[in-house]
Amino acid sequence: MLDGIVAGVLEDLAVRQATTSEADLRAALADVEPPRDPMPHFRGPGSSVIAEVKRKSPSKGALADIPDPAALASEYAAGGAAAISVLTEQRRFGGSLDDLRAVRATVDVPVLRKDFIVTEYQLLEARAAGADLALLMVVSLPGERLRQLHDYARELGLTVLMEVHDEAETARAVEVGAELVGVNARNLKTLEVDLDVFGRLAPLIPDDRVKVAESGIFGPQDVERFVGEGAGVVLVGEALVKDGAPREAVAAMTGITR
Ligand SMILES: O=P(O)(O)OC[C@@H](O)[C@@H](O)c1c[nH]c2ccccc12
Repeated sequence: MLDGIVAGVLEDLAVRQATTSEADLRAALADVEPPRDPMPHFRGPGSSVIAEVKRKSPSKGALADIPDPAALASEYAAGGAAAISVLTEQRRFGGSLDDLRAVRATVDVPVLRKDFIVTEYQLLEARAAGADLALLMVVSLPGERLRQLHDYARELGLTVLMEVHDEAETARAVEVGAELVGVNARNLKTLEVDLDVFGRLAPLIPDDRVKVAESGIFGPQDVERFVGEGAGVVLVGEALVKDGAPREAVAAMTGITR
């Protein structure tokens, strides 16, 4: 599953690279607003919510049309979202960098590029489009690639959300110095969700890092559980895009303490 997604991402990437050079992107950085730092809010008291703009997914199919991603993101921000995640993968998730640009131009909170990032070019692209954070998935970055992309993202001023799903990946994330570690309850190889994974991996992440619980979160009770297990941040997609009142839904998951 994951290999298939990444293969499609690389095909689409080759098309963009043929029209926009790395030098063009670097030049574009001069005109982009400086990155917003999400860490102070994430480290503050109570749960922070990263609210996601997500139209569809390989595991759930169509979730919501979202004709105006910026309008949805504004509702999230009004509900107190600490950051907005924008899926920019096109084929399986129906997103785009245009979505990210629109959201970034509208909200005042930091914006995460959620994609399958395996090259420096994608990180440059993210920052040039205004992203403040970028997702790096440990599972798709073997050997030195994880550290190389992490360090490059930091050089660009991006905050890295480093995603893990098992013990070995967690050890690698901690080792490269990831400040923000996301535990995805969904196994991207099988697409199965297991809410017990966070509680298993959280103790392996030092407490000076911020721990993010990702996927399968549907309400305040889920947030309470993960906060109790050490999460400072929750990343929520499906539940919010399907909720008729996304502002209230975000508010209900924000500020939950142990
Ligand atoms: O829609 P959910 O179950 O609330 O999940 C959100 C988010 O965790 C999920 O979209 C996600 C987490 N890691 C990813 C990596 C790639 C694509 C998507 C994801």
